[in-house]
Amino acid sequence: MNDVQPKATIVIFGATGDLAKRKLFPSIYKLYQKGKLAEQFAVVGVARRPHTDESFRHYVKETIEEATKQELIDEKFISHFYYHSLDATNTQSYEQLNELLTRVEEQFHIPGNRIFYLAMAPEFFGTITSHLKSEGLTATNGWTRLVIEKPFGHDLQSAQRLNEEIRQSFSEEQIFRIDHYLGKEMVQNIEVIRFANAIFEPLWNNRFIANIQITSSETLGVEDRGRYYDHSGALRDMVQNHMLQMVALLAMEPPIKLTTDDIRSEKVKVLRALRPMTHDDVETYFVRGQYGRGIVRGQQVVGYREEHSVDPNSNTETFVAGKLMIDNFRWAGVPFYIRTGKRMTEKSTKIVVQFKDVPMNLYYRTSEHVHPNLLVIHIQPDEGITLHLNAKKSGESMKTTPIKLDYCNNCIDGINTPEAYEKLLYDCMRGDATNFTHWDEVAASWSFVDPISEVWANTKAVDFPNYEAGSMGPKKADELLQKDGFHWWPLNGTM
Ligand SMILES: NC(=O)C1=CN([C@@H]2O[C@H](COP(=O)(O)OP(=O)(O)OC[C@H]3O[C@@H](n4cnc5c(N)ncnc54)[C@H](OP(=O)(O)O)[C@@H]3O)[C@@H](O)[C@H]2O)C=CC1
Ligand SMILES: O=C1O[C@H](COP(=O)(O)O)[C@@H](O)[C@H](O)[C@H]1O
Repeated sequence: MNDVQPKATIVIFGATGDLAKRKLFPSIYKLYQKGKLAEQFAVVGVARRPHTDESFRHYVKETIEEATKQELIDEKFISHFYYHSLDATNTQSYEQLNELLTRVEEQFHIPGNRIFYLAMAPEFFGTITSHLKSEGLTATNGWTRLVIEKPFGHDLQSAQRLNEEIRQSFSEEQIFRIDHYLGKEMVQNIEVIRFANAIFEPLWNNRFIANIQITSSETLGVEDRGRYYDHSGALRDMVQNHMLQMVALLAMEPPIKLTTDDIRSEKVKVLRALRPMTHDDVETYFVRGQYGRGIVRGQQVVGYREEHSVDPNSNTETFVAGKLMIDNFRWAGVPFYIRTGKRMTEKSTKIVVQFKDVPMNLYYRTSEHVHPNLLVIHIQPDEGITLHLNAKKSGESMKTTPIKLDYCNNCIDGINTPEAYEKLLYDCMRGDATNFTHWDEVAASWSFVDPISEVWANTKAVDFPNYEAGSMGPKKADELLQKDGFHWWPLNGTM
């Protein structure tokens, strides 16, 4: 695990697809540029489309140049790429793939370490893993690991089936289920902020925290993923994985040690402590939305139902807001509000921890109210932490004024998804599964989400579309907090 330059072949199934192009190839290149890949590495792309090694290298080079906006001059890097055309459902071609891998390993002196990265639709996962085992691709002198993209199933039952299929060929220790939010710098920072600061941990409970708000808003629509998204929706696409993972990191108990198992086991306890939604609860605790036409960043955009490959009468939600309760000693009574959606006002992921008010306002003669203290964790596009406090308004006798203590982790705006993939790929190569999701977390997340999706699948949302593209979602999402005497804190920092 401490090998700083891991030696391995990365076999990418789905190498001609969108994920490989936009995220995986640029991440591998950045690892190489940073000296994190040894000379003993290779990448073997796999998909049905015909390619020679040469034409594949040309394609990879172009995609990296496009993604990084740099001219890729390093021909040596690109010479580590190979291609094998294969229909994933056809057993025979796996034998040839194995021959290619063995040849490549000999050429670059790679000691049989193989990462099989499945950047393909999940219906192929079972078939591919079973062929990898039956055709001997996992029987090497080194280690073999499997990286799996989301969505991991469509609900608990399908996820269980998928897991059982995969587990026929790979053990839990070999499986790396990607949740790219866990690779984001400031998501990884949540633990450090909590557990390395004496000032926060004593306050991190229901005695001092009034509520926690997590927003992940996007300006993009569904782009060319309408076919996938219309069967998924925001609940499965964002809440079941990224949003619940952030809740788990914010709410978990301090792990005994910073080991993968200790952290995962604390996270899973939180997910299991989420108050289950009965079908009757769904309307009270959750709000769904779908965007109509509107203006996003000055551009007129179409409504969701007009998007490519989307059913014109679609009942699929592109926005979710919810109130989650964690039934344990630490969090009893503290709402965790989550909100995520497409075609919203801005691209932003932020966590706001709102502390309880001071017991009384001593400054009532001069200041009608004292602002609550907030700890804001900026995940993206800006990365940092802001602590909102009150101070004396200068020149005025005992009048309070809100002030901010700001730390900027990365002041240059830039969406850090590729960086997240870069980190996670490197972690996988080094065998560190801490920032990947264990099956128990996946299962607990589906158990929480399933009753909500069942209710939504069985009741038509008569008010869809119920938010304008370019807005912060439907009114009901605001009312969810107003009922509790709270409101969403603005994302732009003007609090
Ligand atoms: N794109 C993204 O931003 C994200 C994607 N994901 C997940 O990653 C996975 C891949 O997504 P994405 O790249 O967008 O999908 P694409 O549809 O763009 O790519 C699919 C890939 O699978 C290959 N493929 C399809 N059928 C076969 C087959 N029978 N045998 C061999 N190869 C086949 C295609 O190549 P060919 O046609 O040449 O065979 C292509 O390379 C999905 O699970 C998705 O949910 C997760 C998060 C974000
Ligand atoms: O997993 C997904 O995440 C992206 C949002 O990721 P971000 O890093 O840009 O915040 C989302 O657009 C996509 O629908 C979803 O599948």
